[in-house]
Formats: sequence, structure tokens, C-alpha cells
Amino acid sequence: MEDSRTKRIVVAGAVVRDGKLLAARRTSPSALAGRWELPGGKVDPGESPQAALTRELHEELGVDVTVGERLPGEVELGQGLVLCAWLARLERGEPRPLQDHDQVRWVDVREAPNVDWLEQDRPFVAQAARYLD
Ligand SMILES: Nc1nc2c([nH]c(=O)n2[C@H]2C[C@H](O)[C@@H](COP(=O)(O)OP(=O)(O)OP(=O)(O)O)O2)c(=O)[nH]1
Repeated sequence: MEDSRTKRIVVAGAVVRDGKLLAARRTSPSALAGRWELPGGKVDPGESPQAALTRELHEELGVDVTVGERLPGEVELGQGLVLCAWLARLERGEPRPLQDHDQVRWVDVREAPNVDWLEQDRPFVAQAARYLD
């Protein structure tokens, strides 16, 4: 039986700067390629979600962040994965699609609902919108 203790967390980062939210376009797997997400990835065994998010954003986008508060909610992804999201403040670097993405963009509160997000990210995008003014 699978329960919350055996599920692997996928951390997504809501990076907000100057009233805009960072979106990244996935390149794989093919079912998700071309859709936009909050960048992040799987938490490794023994790793905290915050450390995982810091590591993933460095690897994938070449930036250093400080992880802030967790956004409410969690979304079951299937295959033993559960998606959670944290706010993250950009400390250093300009996000570039180094790995797993082919584009990044900053979206404002008006554009956010019209972006072709992965459906499972939409609740977190709505939460993050409260931080965009
Ligand atoms: N990073 C990220 N993954 C998401 C989001 N929404 C969503 O359904 N996913 C899914 C896509 C993948 O199946 C899974 C995360 O896998 P990943 O491929 O980004 O993680 P990773 O970099 O650690 O990959 P790997 O070690 O398996 O190569 O979660 C999201 O907002 N961000």
C-alpha cells in the first residue's frame, strides 16, 4: 500500500520578481513537452524539499534562490508523486533554460491565467498570483 510516507515529493518553485511569476516550458516527457510549469523537480531521498528546490533551480536555470513560504495544497500526480510548491526569492543570476526547459518567461497577474500551464500547476499559480501586484 502506498501512503503519504512513501510518496515522493515534486517541489515546484513560485519565483516572483517585480510583480511577475517565472514560468518555464518543459521539453520532456513528450506528454508534457511544450507546456509551462513552475520549475523544480523530485526531492531526493534524505533531502529537504527546500534544499531540493534550491538544487533544481540552480541545475535547471542557473540561479540561486532563497526558499520562502510554502503555498497551500498538494496535488497527486500519480506514479507515487505528489506536487507541492514554495515561494522562492531570486538571489543571484538571470534564469536561463539550461536543462529540462527550452524557454522561460515572466508573467504578470493578467497573463497568468492564459498561459498553457500543466493543469496540475494551476492551483499553485492561482495562489502565487496573490503575490503579484
Ligand atoms: N518540476 C516540475 N514538475 C512537475 C510540475 N508539475 C508536474 O506535474 N510535474 C511533474 C513532471 C514530472 O513527471 C515530475 C517532476 O519530474 P522532473 O523531471 O521535473 O524531476 P527531476 O528533474 O528531479 O527529474 P529526474 O530526476 O526524474 O530526471 O513532476 C511542476 O510544476 N514542476
